[in-house]
Amino acid sequence: MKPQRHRRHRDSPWLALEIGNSRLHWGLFRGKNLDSTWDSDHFPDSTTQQLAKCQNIQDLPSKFFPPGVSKEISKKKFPHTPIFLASVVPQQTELWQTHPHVRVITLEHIPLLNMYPTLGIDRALALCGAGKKWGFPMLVIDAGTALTFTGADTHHCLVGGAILPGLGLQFTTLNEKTGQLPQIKTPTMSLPPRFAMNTQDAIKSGIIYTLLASIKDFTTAWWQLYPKTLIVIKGGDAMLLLHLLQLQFPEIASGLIVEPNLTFWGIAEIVSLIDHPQCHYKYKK
Ligand SMILES: Nc1ncnc2c1ncn2[C@@H]1O[C@H](COP(=O)(O)OP(=O)(O)O)[C@@H](O)[C@H]1O
Ligand SMILES: CC(C)(COP(=O)(O)O)[C@@H](O)C(=O)NCCC(=O)O
Ligand SMILES: [K+]
Repeated sequence: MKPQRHRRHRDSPWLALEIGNSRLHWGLFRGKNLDSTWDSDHFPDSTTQQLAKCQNIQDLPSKFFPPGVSKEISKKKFPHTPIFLASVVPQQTELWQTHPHVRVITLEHIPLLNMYPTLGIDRALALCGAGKKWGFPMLVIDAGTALTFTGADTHHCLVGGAILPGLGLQFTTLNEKTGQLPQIKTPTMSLPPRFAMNTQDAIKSGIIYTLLASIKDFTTAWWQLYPKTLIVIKGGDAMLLLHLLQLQFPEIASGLIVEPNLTFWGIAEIVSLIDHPQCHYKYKK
């Protein structure tokens, strides 16, 4: 990322864009304040040239923005709005990089120690965002396309984590890789019967009870290392999983906080470090 030529005005608008494996997550900031957030579909490969030709945010297809934001943008309030991008989908990074106002955030910008080179930028940013808000040690659970656990200790040093297929992906994989298992729609807010007597419930039971058990297992292991610390959960399935966890393991659920905007807090932290590079010294290895 090139250093900024002009420091932005304290309250000037900018966009944070997190590209996940299922969808795009947008945050509209004014200065340090997160104004609004929304999700949209991935940009199709066929429209790369369109993206590269965009000189301003208003030139982006309006389908990327919810009506309120679209309206503001169409009033041309946001010329040259920078987009700070964090992506875990390389093809999408390549597309978005062609947009003249996109700045890509990489692990080099992240003020954490001991990171390994292939760590997902979304995991690093969510951990930074959570640590900035609640302090370290911190464990983040991201219930997205994949479900990840990512932890850091008191010294902002990555402890590590784990990656497994997320809730939606587990259902889809069973449907796609077997001859006769149906695709299950998003499960309801109630626990399925444990010992099921039909295929739909058997799939729900298998996936949900093992997912909840793995969350219990990893959080318990974390609390053995770092007793009484906060664990924060985010991602498209966070609310559902936390609700089911409350039913199944209330003592575990009570130690978890849901915060959908963790990655945006992380991006805001990086943007402020870029604006005030002198602050960065305290994070240097
Ligand atoms: N409107 C939605 N569109 C897509 N996925 C959704 C939606 N609401 C909830 N989900 C769940 O969120 C999961 C994806 O989480 P998300 O955090 O958006 O993923 P990613 O950051 O990997 O793109 C899906 O597997 C699905 O189960
Ligand atoms: C684990 C992930 C696929 C999660 O992505 P997501 O499900 O949120 O779209 C992503 O963080 C990633 O590609 N990580 C690289 C490998 C690693 O973190 O070790
Ligand atoms: K993610």
